[in-house]
Formats: sequence, structure tokens, C-alpha cells
Amino acid sequence: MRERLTRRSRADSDGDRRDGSRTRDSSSIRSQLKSLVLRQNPELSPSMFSHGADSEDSIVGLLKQQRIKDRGATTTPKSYTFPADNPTSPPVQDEEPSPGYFSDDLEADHEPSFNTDPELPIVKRKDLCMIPHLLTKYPAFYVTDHNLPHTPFDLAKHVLNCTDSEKESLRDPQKSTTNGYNLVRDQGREWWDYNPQSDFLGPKGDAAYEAATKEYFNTATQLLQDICKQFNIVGEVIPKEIVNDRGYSSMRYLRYNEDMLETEINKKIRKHRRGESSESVEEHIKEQESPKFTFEPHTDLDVFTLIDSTEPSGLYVWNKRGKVFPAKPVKGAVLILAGDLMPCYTAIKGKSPLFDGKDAVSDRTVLPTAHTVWVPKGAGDRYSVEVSLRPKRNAVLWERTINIGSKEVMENTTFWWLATEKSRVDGRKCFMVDKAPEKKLEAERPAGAPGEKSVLLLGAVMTGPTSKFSW
Ligand SMILES: O=C(O)CCC(=O)C(=O)O
Ligand SMILES: [Fe+2]
Repeated sequence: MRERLTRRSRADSDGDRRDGSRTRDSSSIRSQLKSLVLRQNPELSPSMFSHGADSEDSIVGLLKQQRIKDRGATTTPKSYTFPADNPTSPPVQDEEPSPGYFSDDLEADHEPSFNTDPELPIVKRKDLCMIPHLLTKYPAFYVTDHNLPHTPFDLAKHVLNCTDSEKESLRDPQKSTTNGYNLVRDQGREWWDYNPQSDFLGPKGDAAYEAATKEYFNTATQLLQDICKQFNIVGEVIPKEIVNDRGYSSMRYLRYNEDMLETEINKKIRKHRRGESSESVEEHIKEQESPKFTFEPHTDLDVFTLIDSTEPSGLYVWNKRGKVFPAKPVKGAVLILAGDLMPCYTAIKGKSPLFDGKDAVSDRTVLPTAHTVWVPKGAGDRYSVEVSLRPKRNAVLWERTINIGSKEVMENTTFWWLATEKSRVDGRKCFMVDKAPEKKLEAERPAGAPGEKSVLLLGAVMTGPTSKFSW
């Protein structure tokens, strides 16, 4: 008789994985970001990408330094590693599917098609059948002709422009960061979350706001579920419960707020002048003039994410070979990113990225889309609307038998375990690529043992010898 065990939460220490040195690939992502940002913002000076001792690190250096300041650390942080390039693979752009690639699978009365202007594919809703293939070649895609209501930027602007005291009243009483109002002041970012599992914390007495928010959420999650269905044409790849149930899905209105950023910078400068900071004036001034990462590179904890945003554009995504794509807003289209759960569902049959690392990944495996938001200071506020399709918290991602002492135990790894692990990762929100060392995944290890640093070993997602993915 086997016992059943549900993996809900457990830390896994693996400090070593943080100290790989910068790779050729990392500088390639940085230089691509730099040249894309400069192309899109010609008024910026290239020297803005240099920043003290980390000049070579360009944008990432800024992020890194910000983190040192945030944490008050005095030592140089562990370096950042990036997805490895796979020189043996043909370049992404050469790998477009031939027309009618999926026509055998479908009874479509038209030839599915997409275009790549901009570089990320644009697919009509009626051609969603192309998605499973496209997502093995591109990190993201746009959907047009989607029949969604207008993206509710008006609601985002409304809620994120209330007075500070009104915003405070929209915070979750339990301090949830996924419901109601929240902010990260020194990144100039604030957001409001709708989470159907929790009480609605929208502007008081505003029934129209609530109705429009829910309507967009419902139609957008339906589109994401329709995308999931495309993976199940031949067999169940994405669990039916996700296709049929909104589970723990949520919606977010975001504002990248120039004034908030400015106020924070001025506060720091004043603090310095009062002699409360040891940092040099020059550094503050540089900081004031520097372009700014406003959302650290990460992957999303979901199955799929739908995003639409206003100008100034600022979202960048990259693929497993480190090619960076600007993901500008496209009129009438929404952008779709793959989330952390996709490699779990599209792994090689019988294997899981959770435990088999990159051995679970084939070229048909859909990897989570790494992305970052970077808005140059002075470009104005940016708003975005984001919908995340997620399963229920107790959805089982993987089931396996393990031995605990002399007992055979059936272990279920749940979505909420994954979520908890990710939230414990300090400063890095991308799943990394590596083979999970089995001995570190023993079920009897107590959760959150003292001194542990939680590091995710889940996203066996990049190819190549230095295939770690961490920031
Ligand atoms: O603002 C955006 O475009 C993206 C936001 C994002 O990546 C997130 O909320 O996870
Ligand atoms: Fe994201």
C-alpha cells in the first residue's frame, strides 16, 4: 500500500548555481537590449548604458546595482547567467512552419497563416491552431481579430490615478500582493489586481468598473483557454481542468509611474545631501539620468499570459537562444506569453522538468517566456493590462513514487508548491535550466530549513552546456 504525499512547499538549497560567471550569451542579450532600446529611443545617449564598475553589464548592471542598494549589501552580488546559445541549431527566423503545417490536424476550411511584422508572429484567432508549433520557435505571439472588448486602459488609469488614500483603501486586508492595490516605489511601478478567488477591492461603489473588469477577465481567460485547446487536438496535453475552469487566474492593471520614480530619486538625493548616504552625488545624478529597468527579467507563474499596453513601449522578450524581440503594443492585437507551467505540460512523455531537468525537454517543449519591461525615464507613464491563466492551487503537476526509508510513497507536486518555491527565490524570478540533483529533492527534507536559500530547479528549459537561466 502506498501512502500519498502532496508536495506543497519546500525549499531547495543550491547556492552554487548562482555563481557562474557571465557568459558570451549574457552579453549578447544585453547588447541586443541596448541596441533595441536605442533604436526605439534615439534621443538616449549610448553612454547611458554605462554605469560605474558595471558598465559592461549595461542594463543588467543597473538592475544589479539597484538590488545591491535595495538590500544594503556591501559585496558584489553573484553574477547573472543567461540562456545558452545553441550554435548547432538553425536561426529562429529560418524555422517558420511551412504553410499548412497543421492542416492534417484540423478541419479548418482555410490555410492557417501568420505574419511576422513586427518580428513576433501575429496570428488571427481563427488560426490559433498554429500556436503549439509557433511557440516552439518564437517566445511570444500576438493575436488579432480576437473579439475581446477594448483593453480597459481607462479602468487602469482610473484606479491607478486615485488619491494615495483611496489607493490605500484598495489594499488587501491580508496584504496580498495579488489582490487589490500594491506598489514598488523605487521602481516606479504600481498595480491593481483582480483575483476572483478574493474579495473585490475595486473603487468603492463603482459597479461599472467591476462589471467591465470582470467582463475583460472572462473574455481574455476564454481566449487563453482556447489557446490551450490547440495543444489538445491529438491528446490531452494541457489538463482539461485548465481548459474548463479559470482556477486561480487573475488580472492586473499596471502603471509605470514617472512621478513616483522622480520622487524616489529626489528623496535619495536629499538624503545624500543630509549626509545620510555614503553614495556619491555623481552616482545619484547618473541614476537620475539613467534609463531604467522597471520590471526585472522574469517568467510568469501561469500557463499563459495575455498582455496589452500603452506607449511608451517597453516590453522585451527573448527566446531560448538569447534572441531579444521588442514586444511593442500592436493596434488591435494582444500579446501572449508562455508561462512557467508550459514546460511541465509539453515535456517529453513520462518525464518532468521538475525532476528530470533538461532531459524532459524536446524541441516540441514550450518554454516559459523570459521578459522584462524597460521604460526610459522621461518617456511618460506606461500602462499595461495583463491576464494570467492559472490552474487551481491544488492542481497536480506531477505524480511520482519515491522511497522514504523503506516506504514507497506516492508524491504529488502541486501548482501551489511551485508558486511557493518561486516566491521564496530572492531576486530571481526566472526558472533556471538545470538538471535537478535528485538527492536535493528528497521529500523528507523539512520545508524552509534554517539557512537555506531557495533556488528553483524547475525550468529545464535551455539547451547548451552553460544552460542555466538566472538573474
Ligand atoms: O507591463 C508589462 O508589459 C508586463 C508586466 C509583467 O511582466 C508582469 O506583470 O508579470
Ligand atoms: Fe511578467
